[in-house]
Amino acid sequence: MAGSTIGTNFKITTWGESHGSGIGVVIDGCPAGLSLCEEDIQTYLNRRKPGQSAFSTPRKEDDAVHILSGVFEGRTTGTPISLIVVNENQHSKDYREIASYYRPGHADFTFDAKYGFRDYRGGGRSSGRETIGRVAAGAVAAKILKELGIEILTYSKSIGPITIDETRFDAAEITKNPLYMPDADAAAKAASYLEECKAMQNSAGGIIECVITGVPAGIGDPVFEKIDANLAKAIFSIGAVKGFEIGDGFAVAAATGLTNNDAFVTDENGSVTKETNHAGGILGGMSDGSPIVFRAAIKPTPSIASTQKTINKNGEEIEINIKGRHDPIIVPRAVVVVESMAAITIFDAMLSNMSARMDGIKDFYQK
Ligand SMILES: Cc1cc2nc3c(=O)[nH]c(=O)nc-3n(C[C@H](O)[C@H](O)[C@H](O)COP(=O)(O)O)c2cc1C
Ligand SMILES: C=C(O[C@@H]1CC(C(=O)O)=C[C@@H](OP(=O)(O)O)[C@H]1O)C(=O)O
Repeated sequence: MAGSTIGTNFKITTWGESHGSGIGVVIDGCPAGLSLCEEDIQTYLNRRKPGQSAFSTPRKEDDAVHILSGVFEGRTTGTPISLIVVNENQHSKDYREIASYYRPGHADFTFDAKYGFRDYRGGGRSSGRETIGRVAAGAVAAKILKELGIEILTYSKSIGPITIDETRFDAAEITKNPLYMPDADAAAKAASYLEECKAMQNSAGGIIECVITGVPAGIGDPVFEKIDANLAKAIFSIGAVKGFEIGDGFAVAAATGLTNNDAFVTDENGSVTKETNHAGGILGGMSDGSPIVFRAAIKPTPSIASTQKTINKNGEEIEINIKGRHDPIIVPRAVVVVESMAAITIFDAMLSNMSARMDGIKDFYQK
């Protein structure tokens, strides 16, 4: 299947289906000399793995990662890094009926329309499990970024109609509640809302926010390789993402130049900074040195047990009640997926930036 690769210099290819033997990723372009072990990657995968709370699919998987190549004596070698997670808890019989019809909101119809045939078990390649490869590669990119002083904080900003109160924002709270919300009060309200949705055999959506700090000014290339354009593509490539905005995003439409422009100032060290950050850290497709702030809107999980109308493969209208295991909300599990795609995109752009100036090239080759 074409389309499974993203990135120019730090290039990742994800592979595998939800009910196949396993899922994984090949990373090509990771520099040699990075200290890397399975635990570095597992920490990220554990944030995504299913079955962790009442608000997650009950499918039980360890999602244990194995490094197949590209690492020798605990360090990357510069050759392709291949990572695999074996699938262990497939219930393919849940999909026997689904094989004959198209779930509203899922990718069943479009896969059949395109290929004339699909691996219907667990949604095949369109399953949320495809994101395992992204998170495994994201852990590697994030480890490199951390060594460069770049940190990424990602969390659930809203769940259904409940949004965090910025005055109660507490980063330490994010990993304390299963919804990954930085506001304990909002998390408790969101949990009650989700219980109501579950009781009604329904699902919910929400918004994930991502804040990237420490990115130097000038990362991203003008015109077609703008960092905001590449972030948008990377984030929109995640299943169930239906909206993306940088900085003030859609709210800029109602702003004026005076309220939307961020005044430049110099800080106490003489460095250029901005008084505000409506731009979300990106100007002209390049980072401006302020935190990069973006949001992704995630739709409600399409597979719900409530009665729904659809058609079968013969085009006959039918009513369905989807059985099996599904996330009542995707948002908390997608937080680390968003963070991973951001890390991959930022590091890829930083590698491209290394060839932007003569002095950088001379520094590298004339040492
Ligand atoms: C982490 C994650 C978990 C998901 N879990 C489910 C799920 O349990 N059930 C489901 O129907 N869809 C789930 N999805 C969403 C589908 O994969 C997605 O809606 C489908 O591929 C159609 O793509 P689209 O929503 O981008 O159009 C999940 C997505 C992600 C990223
Ligand atoms: C297992 C995961 O989530 C799965 C994502 C998913 C879908 O349609 O996206 C459907 C369900 O698959 P199954 O019917 O095989 O249990 C979820 O459980 C995962 O993301 O790791």
